[in-house]
Amino acid sequence: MEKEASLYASVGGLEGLRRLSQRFYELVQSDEVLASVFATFPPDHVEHVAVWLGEVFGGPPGFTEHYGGHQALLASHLGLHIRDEQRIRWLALMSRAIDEILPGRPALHRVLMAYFDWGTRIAQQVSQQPSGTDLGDPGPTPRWDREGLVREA
Ligand code: HEM
Repeated sequence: MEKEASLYASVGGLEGLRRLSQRFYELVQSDEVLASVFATFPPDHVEHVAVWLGEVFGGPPGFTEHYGGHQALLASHLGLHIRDEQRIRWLALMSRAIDEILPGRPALHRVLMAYFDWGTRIAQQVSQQPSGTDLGDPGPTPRWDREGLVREA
């Protein structure tokens, strides 16, 4: 039953997240507000986003094990100086990608967007600092479930 499955299982695991990430970046690349922000992103970005989301939503800790973990995720947003308009467009395109890839699942859509709303605020905040800023230890990769941010015991 969807109600009891983990978020990771509900989105179709890594394969589902790859489809979501892929569709999101297709939308980004033809968007007049965001295309220039992502003009030089590396080809493995789509995979990295899928792996990050998998870890956040309760799947295997692939981003921590292979891609530098929470600190690397934050650091990749340094110096981007994300504006409100860009964050809001990012959310709108992600919402559309979810509708297309995971259609007809309003409860799941709400939970995912709650995470993206939270996460994009952090990305925007971090992005105001120059690239190369020492972020210290931001702690482990956050986990998100149907109740929101999972607090460490
Ligand atoms: C929950 C929100 C977000 C998540 C989960 C996320 C995820 C990621 C990940 C995983 C990377 C690293 C990719 C890699 O290692 O190759 C990344 C980089 C990046 N993100 Fe985000 N991001 C978020 C919000 C945003 C927002 C709001 C913007 C701008 C409007 C943005 C713009 C970028 C850019 C430009 C990069 C750098 C690409 C590069 O490496 O050249 N992100 N993001």
